[in-house]
Amino acid sequence: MKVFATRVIPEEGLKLLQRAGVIVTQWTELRDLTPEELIAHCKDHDALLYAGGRKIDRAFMEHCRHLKVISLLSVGYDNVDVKAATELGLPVTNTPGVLSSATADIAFLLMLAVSRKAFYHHKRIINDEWGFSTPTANLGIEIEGKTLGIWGLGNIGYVMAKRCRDAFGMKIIYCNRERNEAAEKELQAVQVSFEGLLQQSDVLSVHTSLTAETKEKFNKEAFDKMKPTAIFINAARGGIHNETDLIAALQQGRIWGAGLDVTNPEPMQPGNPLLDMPTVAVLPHIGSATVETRNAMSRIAAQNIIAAFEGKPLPNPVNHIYSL
Ligand SMILES: NC(=O)C1=CN([C@@H]2O[C@H](COP(=O)(O)OP(=O)(O)OC[C@H]3O[C@@H](n4cnc5c(N)ncnc54)[C@H](OP(=O)(O)O)[C@@H]3O)[C@@H](O)[C@H]2O)C=CC1
Ligand SMILES: O=CC(=O)O
Repeated sequence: MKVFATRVIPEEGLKLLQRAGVIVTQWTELRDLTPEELIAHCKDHDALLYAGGRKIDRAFMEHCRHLKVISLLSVGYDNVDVKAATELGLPVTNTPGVLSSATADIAFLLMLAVSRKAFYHHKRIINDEWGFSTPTANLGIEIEGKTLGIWGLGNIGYVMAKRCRDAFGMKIIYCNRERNEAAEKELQAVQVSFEGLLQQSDVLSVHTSLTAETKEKFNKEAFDKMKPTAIFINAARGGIHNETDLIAALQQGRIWGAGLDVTNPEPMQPGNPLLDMPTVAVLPHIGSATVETRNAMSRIAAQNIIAAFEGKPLPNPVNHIYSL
């Protein structure tokens, strides 16, 4: 059996596949495959290990219906048309759970960095702008005891909430479509409406998946309802916020700060006004980028492929979202 990988894969997953007798071809060029190139490579392989690149759409799948699985090296599956895959009988899998801590760490890091303007001060020193210190200069705001609002209290949102409660005694409110009873019991989290989340959060951290329902949900209307002292964190998907509206809200002081691991669009271009704002911190989508987590993700992606080749139940299918 042969797998085509759209990126170079972390070693542990690669070894797992090779030990199972799977031949792995890795795309080593530092650019995305064109749709034509991807189809051409997949024609000659039995599974696709998708670790980044252009959207996997219906047109691709119609050419590659022979694939036994499209195994994603990510938990998010917004880059695949899962509806089309399901209709065409193509299994799609992801890597949930193992990246929750690493990604929550990035959301936590961004929250602190924004609250104390850390990235901005770092840049001042690089630019020889240490300046003259006074008791009223360089002030941030404190996190201790404040209210953390989580939009999407699932695997990652839970870890973020736990970190914030343990470290800073933050009060946790959340907005999900369903109740998260474990979080209510363990973290005394309180479910609120989306409006309530906007109005009550001192820090509002986004951890939903990107869907038609969540797309650009953080727009002018939403930012207008937030506190002028609020910090907005997005370590989920850039498409969940409208970046023009975010820039305007920050410029006009309608919210206080923003920490982004994901931008809309990606990559963020140099010269983006957000990069010059003292209360903004931006990272290049590195939520799960640790040695430990990427190896764990690669092992899960490999296990999904091996199960598909052996005709066993897939450990982490995502197609079922369309039959719910
Ligand atoms: N920055 C990075 O590098 C990374 C980003 N991510 C992103 O984080 C996302 C979340 O991952 P993970 O925590 O593992 O996923 P989970 O599925 O565990 O959590 C997602 C949560 O979002 C909630 N949700 C979904 N839709 C809505 C909605 N319309 N309104 C309110 N809540 C909603 C779900 O609850 P309910 O169904 O009850 O509404 C669920 O609790 C991924 O989809 C991915 O896009 C993931 C890893 C790394
Ligand atoms: O963005 C990363 C993911 O796993 O989803």
